[in-house]
Amino acid sequence: MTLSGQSSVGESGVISVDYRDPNAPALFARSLRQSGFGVLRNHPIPQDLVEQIYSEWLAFFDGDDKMKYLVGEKHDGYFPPHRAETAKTGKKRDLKEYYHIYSWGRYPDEVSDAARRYYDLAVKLAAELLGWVEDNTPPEVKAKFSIPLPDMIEGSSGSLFRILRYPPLTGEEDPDAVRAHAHEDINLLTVLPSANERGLQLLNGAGEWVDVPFDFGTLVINTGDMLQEASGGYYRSTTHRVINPTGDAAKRSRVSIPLFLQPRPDVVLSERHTAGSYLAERLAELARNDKGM
Ligand SMILES: O=C(O)CCC(=O)C(=O)O
Ligand SMILES: [Fe+2]
Repeated sequence: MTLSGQSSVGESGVISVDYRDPNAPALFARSLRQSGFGVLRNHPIPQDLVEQIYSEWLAFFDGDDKMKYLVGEKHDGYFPPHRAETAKTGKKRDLKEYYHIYSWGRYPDEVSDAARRYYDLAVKLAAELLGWVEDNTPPEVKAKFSIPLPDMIEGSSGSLFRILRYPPLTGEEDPDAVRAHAHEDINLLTVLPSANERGLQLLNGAGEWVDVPFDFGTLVINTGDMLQEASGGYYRSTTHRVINPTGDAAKRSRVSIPLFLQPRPDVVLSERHTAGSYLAERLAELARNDKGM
């Protein structure tokens, strides 16, 4: 397959796909296959909605109301920096604070419904993208899917919308602490609008860290462990991280809003796992790492 004129490949292997391109579905699947990531431009999610979320949630993180929503047993709500996760490769907690929105979870009164509206639009787009992947996966791999990929997230209440704020650096950080340690996402697919600041990198097939194309207004989509599991490794869950900024950027907050698409727990991923058993195993691993701190 040749690339259409409007798409390009960088050292990251990530293809920037024009949503309106008739070849978009094939190019997108190819990008996920070769890099674990894809970039989508001219997509149907309004950029002013994304920017509204960035500005009103930055104000929310700057204030004290967030403490009213402190995370509890169900894992919805606000995670302060000292509760932030520690990736399985990381020795130190990530330098971030975040709020977990679930469809069933607590939602702050202090912000508008923009994040909820975004959630609905992004879930709909994700189902379409999973359809693109389904249609462009070789038959022998597709045969492994227990049900069509878009159906796996249909009616799921497990998808997690994470609003992240990486605070400005003070210079007092532990030398081993980074904004986000190298990790893979646990879910099927992640939809992530371009952040307001650079820093996201992926580990390419040659073992080099390279920047994920940064182009404000685009969407970055990446494969999670569950798509890797369901496809028998045909789609790789690519390791990624967020590096610490230097210079003036270190004085600025970085905000990013990944939506982690989660299948219903009963969905069979492979002979070994349902989505539910897979998630339980991975969360137990993260909890063990947290206790080891
Ligand atoms: O902030 C980002 O750009 C990526 C965040 C991320 O990879 C995650 O939260 O899993
Ligand atoms: Fe991630």
